[in-house]
Order: sequence, then C-alpha cells, then structure tokens
Amino acid sequence: MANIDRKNVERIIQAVGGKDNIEAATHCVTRLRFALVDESKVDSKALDENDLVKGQFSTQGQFQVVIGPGLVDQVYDEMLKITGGARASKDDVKTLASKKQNPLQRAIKTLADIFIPILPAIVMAGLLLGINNILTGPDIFYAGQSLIEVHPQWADVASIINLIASTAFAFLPVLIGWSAVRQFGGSPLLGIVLGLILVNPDLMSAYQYADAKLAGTVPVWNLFGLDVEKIGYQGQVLPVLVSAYLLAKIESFLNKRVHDSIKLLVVAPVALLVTGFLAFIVVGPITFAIGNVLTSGLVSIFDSFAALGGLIYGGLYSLLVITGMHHTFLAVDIQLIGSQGGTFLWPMLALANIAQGAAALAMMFVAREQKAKGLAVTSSISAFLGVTEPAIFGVNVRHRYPFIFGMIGSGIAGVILAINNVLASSIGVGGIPGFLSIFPNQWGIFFLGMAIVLVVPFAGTLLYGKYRMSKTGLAVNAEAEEPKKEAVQPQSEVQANSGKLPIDIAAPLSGEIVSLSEVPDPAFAEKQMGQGIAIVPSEGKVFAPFDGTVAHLIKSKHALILTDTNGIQILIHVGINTVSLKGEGFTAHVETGASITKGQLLLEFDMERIEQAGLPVITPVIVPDGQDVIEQVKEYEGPAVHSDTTVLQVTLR
Ligand SMILES: OC[C@H]1O[C@H](O[C@H]2O[C@H](CO)[C@@H](O)[C@H](O)[C@H]2O)[C@H](O)[C@@H](O)[C@@H]1O
Repeated sequence: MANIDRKNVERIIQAVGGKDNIEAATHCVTRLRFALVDESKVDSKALDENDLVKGQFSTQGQFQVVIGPGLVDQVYDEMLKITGGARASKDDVKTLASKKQNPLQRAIKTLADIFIPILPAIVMAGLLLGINNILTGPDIFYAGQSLIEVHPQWADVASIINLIASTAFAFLPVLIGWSAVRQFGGSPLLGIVLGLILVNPDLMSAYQYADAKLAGTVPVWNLFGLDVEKIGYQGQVLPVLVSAYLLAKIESFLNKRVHDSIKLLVVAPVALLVTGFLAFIVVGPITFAIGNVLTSGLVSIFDSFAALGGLIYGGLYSLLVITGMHHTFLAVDIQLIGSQGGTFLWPMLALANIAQGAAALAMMFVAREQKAKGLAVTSSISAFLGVTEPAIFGVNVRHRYPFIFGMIGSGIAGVILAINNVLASSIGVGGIPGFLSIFPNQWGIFFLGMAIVLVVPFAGTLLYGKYRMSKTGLAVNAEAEEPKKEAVQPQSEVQANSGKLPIDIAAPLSGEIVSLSEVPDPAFAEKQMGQGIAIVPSEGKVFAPFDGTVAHLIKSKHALILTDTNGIQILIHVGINTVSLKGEGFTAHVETGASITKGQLLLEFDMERIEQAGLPVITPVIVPDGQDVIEQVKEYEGPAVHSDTTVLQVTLR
C-alpha cells in the first residue's frame, strides 16, 4: 500500500470544518466516521479533490469519508497526531451522531429498527392469509360462492392455513415486544413475556372491545376501588411499544443496582410486575386511545383528500425506500389493520415496487451491454417480488429518469387506489404477489393500478431512453456509467492481449456472485474504494481464496484483509454495517499475521443473527485501490463455490 501524504490528511481535517468542528472521529475498515459539530461546514469539493478520498456521505448524523482498507488506519492515526484528538469508539461516534438527529429523526429510525427484524414473520403471515383469501373469498372461481363452499372438502385445509397465517398477527405484540425491548437495550426474552401478557387468552380480545363497550360488558379488575379494564392489545402497536420501553429502562435500572447474587430473583420479576401493572392501568388505555385517534385522523384525511394522499404516498414511496424510512410506515399499516380492519397504504407500496421494477426492466431494452441488460432483468424480477433496492440503486437512480418514471407511474396508481379506498387485509409480499393481500372484491381496481405501474414507467423509460440515445448517440451501458470498469474476457484472450500474467482469485464464500452495484452501501456500490464483486452467501463461512497471509482481521471480526503471495490485497467485508454487531455472531479461526492456505476456513458468521439485526448479508470482495502492483481487475458473476469458482482476475504490472 502506498504511503500517505500528511498534507492530504490536513486537507481532510480542513474540509470537514477543521479540528474544532470534529466532535469525535473513529474509523472502520474502509472509512473515517465523524460526529461533526456542524455538517454545513463540510467542503465537499475539497474532499472530492483530495487524492486520499474515495467518497463521502452523511448518514444518520454521521459524516463518513471513504478512504479504503489499508490506508484508513494510517489516515486516522495521522489525523489524531495532527489534531491531538483522542481515539473514539464506534459507539461514541454513533451516540454523538444520533444526538445530532432531531427527536423525530431518532424516533423514525428507532421505529424502523424495531419493525425490520419482524418483517419476515409478518410478510410470511400475509402471504398465507392471501392464500386463505383466495380459498374463502366469493366470486373468485365461482359466481356468488367461494371455492370452499363449492368444494367443502377444502374447508379445513383453508382453516389450518388461516390459523397458521393469523398467528403472527394475533400475537403481534409478542413479536414487537421481543424486537422493541431488544432495541431499547433490555432482555428480549422479557420482551416476549411482556407481549404474551398483553395478549393472554384470559383477557378479552381487543377485537371484541368495541362491541363489548357498547353493550357495557367489558370485564374489569377491581384494584382497591379502581376499575381496570381486563382487555388484550391484539393488533395494537403503541401499547406494547411504550410498555417495552418502560420494561427495558426498569430492567437496566435494576441491573445497575441489584447485587449479582440476587439478580435472578429480583430483576425480571420486579421489572415485569411493575411494567405489567403500568401497562394495564395507564399505558395500555392511554396509548390504545391515542392509537385509535391517530388512525382515525389519518383515515379521515385520506377520506377528505384521497387523490392528493394517494399521489403523495404512491408517488414518493420509493423515495422513502432510498432513505430507509419506509419501514416506519409498517407500524402505521399494522395499526390500521388492527383498528380499521385494513390498510390503504400498503396497496400503494405494492404498486410502487412494481413501478420501479417496470422502469428497471425497460432499461434492458435501452442498455446495449449484456451485463447492464442482465442487471436490469434480475433487479426488476426482485422488485416485482417486493424488494426494490437492486432496481432502485443498481439501475434506476443511476440513470435518474427510470426512477422518475417509476414515481410518476406509482403516483397515478396511488390516486386511483386512494379514491377507490382499496384496502389490504394484511401486509403481504409486495410487488405482483401483493394482490393476494388485497380484499378480493377490490382486485379489479388493484389490477387496473397494476397495469398503470407496469405500462407508464416501462413505456416512459423506454421511450425517453431511446430518445436520449438517439440525441447523444450513446448506448447506456455499464461502461458509460463506470469508465474504469473492464469487460470480462476469457482468460486466454486476456493473456494474448496484455501479455501479462493474470491471477485468478477464487471465491472466498459460496453463494451467488453479483455486481458491486447491488450492494446497499454507496461506498461499495459506487466503487469508491476499489473494484470487485459481491457474494450473496449461501452459508456463513469465509475460506481463504489463495495462499498468503491475513494482513488484518478487523476487531469486530466482520472483515478481513488478505494478501496473496504476489502481494495482491483483497478486502472481504461480511455484510453491510455489520461493524455494529461488535463481533456478535462472528467466529474467527485466524488472527492478523497468520499464514493461510487456499481453502482454509477463516471465519464463520451467523447469517440469521445478521439478518435479525436488519442488516444485509451481501458480502463485498474488493481489490482496494492504491495497489501499485495491479494493472487491471476483471470481475465475474454467477454461482460461486468457495475456493473453486474464479470471482476476480487480477493482472499485475
Ligand atoms: O412493508 C412491508 C414490505 O416490506 C418489504 O418491502 C419494503 O422493504 C423492502 C426492503 O427494504 C423494499 O425493497 C421494498 O421496496 C419495500 O416495499 C417487503 O419486501 C415486502 O414484501 C413487504 O410487503
């Protein structure tokens, strides 16, 4: 690795607003992470012009300057020497950075962080409920009758499917309790128990509450003259969220004060007792009422300004996906389903997914290069099945106009869905399977919306893309976007062309090799640190791709830098933002400095743990820039078998 120029480090300090503007700084394997006093003092142009800097962006109150593996430690050390500042941990910077977010931003992020880990359970339940809807809904296969009415032998099959499907919704407070207490720093197990308390079958179900209230038959406990309603909180979000917060705080209060020898006897029982009483006496009734007021407020706004609401939510939903804020609306969907029996927001989400997929698909006909075409197709399939990041980041945002046509299509469809009050009975799989979650009597309108989000973004992108090509004479392809990238050629051709020795680098993981552009982190996706590929792993194991040494095993064990016998360095970064797991779920079998042999097991990681934390497991494998020995890097795609499939080919000078 090249030596760093101190002057460039000084320029970085100046560009981020000088020493006094740096509240704390740390670094991970690839970038400097700053908590800055005032981000408006950052001179982006100066950073762009700095040779050491590969990229810059601000996220969640942190300002990140991408330097690249190998160099970043040196730059960080030099920076500390210059500023005289103290080393900070990632947590220090994270805490300071989150203070920079306003309370609303923090609340949004916390909500999203709570709901992301439970999303798979809810989506699974929604899909099964959709199947149940098809079996039990009238007029789908037979006029005026449902399939199980005509074929009663299927009735119990539908009933079992319904039971399996509705469990995640019926016990939703348990899922939220687990995730929320974990997020608030308490014991997830107590969160589960809290959720179970709130839906205990001894309580009257929240779904029967309205009728019982009218009839005056709500059961109560009498606590020394105080009547407390004995009701459960099925389908409610706020009661369990607030109770989970209290539980986590009470638990950590007690943990700090109670002696270790009696912790087991005191902490959990007291925390649960206090929270349980508070939940039924105060928190539950108040938040239940607030939840109902908020949802009916939102419903009446949509009743009065349906078209505008549909245009805004449908049109801008994909922008929310870019910011990651979209998961916050899961809480609103769930609350709407719990208190109104259906959500009008989710159908627009499903169509917004399709719209981005259709726009990406059109790029297949605009792009000329095979790889760009391939990316357009695969990413659009993913969007049609409810996951849009590959289409949005990999294709649409890079060319801008497909993203805009996607938003136009989903805005128009949003208006149509909103004015017809199309509802989803549950949250399901977004994109095309989304119709399964829509009340079957509204499929007609939903399919009309689907036609719009297929046609408008596709036609708009295709026509505008062709027009642009005819104006500029340029084909849109990967090379046009990424001038440095080389096309993949057969090995023999490379040897013949360059006359230099190409070195094959084997896959360090088994799975699917994809383009770096599919990595949901701009530092990798935009190749700010170097060329490479990413692997969507099929198992949580990293193997040595060559004989060499471990140049650096990152403390939190989520990333490794390896050097081969020719001096080529590669970075393997397991997952995205996995530094936040602080080594949890990672087991290293080697240390920094160890010699390695091709095929040797280096690291194991728990894919489920990473996914539960809401983090992607996609693993970039890059050849960091700045290696003077390297002339060119070629990238391969397709299925990968560790230690066998070639993922990269490096030609030395
Ligand atoms: O909110 C429920 C939906 O959640 C997922 O989709 C949303 O998040 C995805 C991942 O960030 C994103 O790609 C997609 O555009 C969002 O709509 C899930 O994939 C959907 O099936 C689910 O309905």
